[in-house]
Amino acid sequence: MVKYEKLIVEKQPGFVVAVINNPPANALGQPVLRDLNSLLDQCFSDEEVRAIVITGAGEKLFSAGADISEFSAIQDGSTPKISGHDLFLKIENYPKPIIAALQGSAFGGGNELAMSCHLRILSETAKIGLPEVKLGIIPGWGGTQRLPRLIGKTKALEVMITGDPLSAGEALSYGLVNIVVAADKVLDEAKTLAGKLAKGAPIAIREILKAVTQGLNTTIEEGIKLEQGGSAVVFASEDAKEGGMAFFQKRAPQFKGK
Ligand SMILES: C/C=C/C(=O)SCCNC(=O)CCNC(=O)[C@H](O)C(C)(C)COP(=O)(O)OP(=O)(O)OC[C@H]1O[C@@H](n2cnc3c(N)ncnc32)[C@H](O)[C@@H]1OP(=O)(O)O
Repeated sequence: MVKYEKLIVEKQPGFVVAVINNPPANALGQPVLRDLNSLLDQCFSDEEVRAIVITGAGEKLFSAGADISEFSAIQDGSTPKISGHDLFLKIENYPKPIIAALQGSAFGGGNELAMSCHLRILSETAKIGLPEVKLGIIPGWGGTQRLPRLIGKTKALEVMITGDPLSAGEALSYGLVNIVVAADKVLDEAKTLAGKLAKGAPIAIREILKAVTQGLNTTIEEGIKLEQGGSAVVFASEDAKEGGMAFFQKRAPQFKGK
């Protein structure tokens, strides 16, 4: 098992929970990015892992973003070993669902990490935003691209040029998160959802994630070709046969990912 420095990794039946443990702000310094990258590589071909939950340690912050103390190194021209862009694209294109369990507020790169995940559960007392402009910089790990795609240009521009965060209610109403629950219920909710997805058809879920994620970056005609490709893959799978049989036998399907 990989040794993580800044992640607490807990294996559950069918999924894994990764807790970002980098006090005081769960800042996404290089050690955190490195551990998240190792976790994704570790779980990629582990058939027992069908979903991943990422959350933060403590109650206040999921993550306050990139580690501001690392900025001087960047200003001196050094290139970080692990690129936030590469890591977040790996998450966004991951073949298994990744759920951000936002037990606390998410700012800057913390929000950008959450937006690269497929699903987001937010604490009702948390805020979520991109305050980089208040530091005289801009969102630098995909926020300028993902936030408009998730909530629309008008509100996304307001969030980024004012630097003011959204409340949980606003985040839900703008479609930035899937569900808002009490702070102490976020992780339970995420585990329940991950457990449900772990019982789902892994190939079908993989092909849906691929068609939606890649389809949003291309034309409708190209997107339909992606969907057709995914349909061909799933219809050729044992799982599709199992799904049909289970339906007619009025029993729960047992999807093996084959
Ligand atoms: C490509 C990506 C770029 C980015 O993500 S740029 C960073 C974007 N994020 C932000 O701008 C948020 C910065 N943090 C804050 O605004 C505040 O913090 C909070 C609102 C999150 C919390 O405020 P409060 O409750 O007053 O706590 P506190 O005293 O500001 O912070 C507690 C400790 O946490 C450290 N800290 C907070 N955020 C970061 C960070 N992003 N990188 C490194 N350290 C951070 C502070 O310095 C301090 O530390 P000490 O207790 O030793 O004074």
